Amino acid sequence: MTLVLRELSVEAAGRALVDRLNIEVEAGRIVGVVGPNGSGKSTALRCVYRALKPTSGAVLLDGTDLASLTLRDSARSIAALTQESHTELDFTVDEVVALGRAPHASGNHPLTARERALCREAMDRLDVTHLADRSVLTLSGGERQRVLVARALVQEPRVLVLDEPTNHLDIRHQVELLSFLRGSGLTVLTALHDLNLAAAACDSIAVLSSGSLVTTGSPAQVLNPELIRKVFGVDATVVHHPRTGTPQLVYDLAPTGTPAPADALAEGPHS
Ligand SMILES: Nc1ncnc2c1ncn2[C@@H]1O[C@H](COP(=O)(O)OP(=O)(O)OP(=O)(O)O)[C@@H](O)[C@H]1O
Repeated sequence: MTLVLRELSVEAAGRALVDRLNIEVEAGRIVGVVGPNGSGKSTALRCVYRALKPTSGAVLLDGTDLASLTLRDSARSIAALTQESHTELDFTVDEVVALGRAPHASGNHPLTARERALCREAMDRLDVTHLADRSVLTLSGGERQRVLVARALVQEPRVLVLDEPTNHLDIRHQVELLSFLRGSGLTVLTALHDLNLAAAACDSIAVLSSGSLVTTGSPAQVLNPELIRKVFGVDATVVHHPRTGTPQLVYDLAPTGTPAPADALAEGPHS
């Protein structure tokens, strides 16, 4: 399924949080959305999983405006891992994962054998089977995140929308999750803070700044020192993975001994 954000705008408190954003994710491709804090990544994604109504523009799924579908119908195609994926209820991991079937269920029937197998497979894939009977309230941040990804997979979506899916994950689980996404055949739109993970995992990267799209293209096209400096205010050097050629950024820290800005200010009047 192709996902298109077309001239998407969201306004709140008299300003544009997202301004005429155009992003296309071709079927089976992974597009990463990157940008500084507050640049509008989550706001744009919230329109795709329908937690937010765009002020103007549209989100199209294979050419159909999501606004013309019921929430339940879009949930059959689009699963989301969100910043608001609360797990405050005292449910077991098993129960939370099974909730992924909700958009497909008619009435309050128990899961079918096929659905139970689907849950087991997703839990195995996300390495949470050993947690099945635990209350989600007792999980670590990374364990909870993996349970929520398992729940999203159980939804059998064609499109996955992920807001910082590697949050809280240790490096093995980050690599496993992104490797899985690459081989999944799903259409994926994901916000990522880690530009190197984005370069390794995404077919294309969309860079946001102050709600607008700065540029979009392959990691090699997008991740260059000029852009990183302009958008993030950071100096970086681009190196290439010796085997895959994937661009990776090495960040230049301030030289040792350089006072942090707060220290510099504090010292100001005395020096
Ligand atoms: N309901 C709202 N009313 C007013 N401003 C809002 C609202 N929701 C978000 N914002 C503002 O919109 C901007 C974009 O927020 P958003 O969460 O989309 O950024 P982000 O790129 O996901 O940031 P981060 O990297 O910090 O997660 C921020 O300045 C935020 O404070």
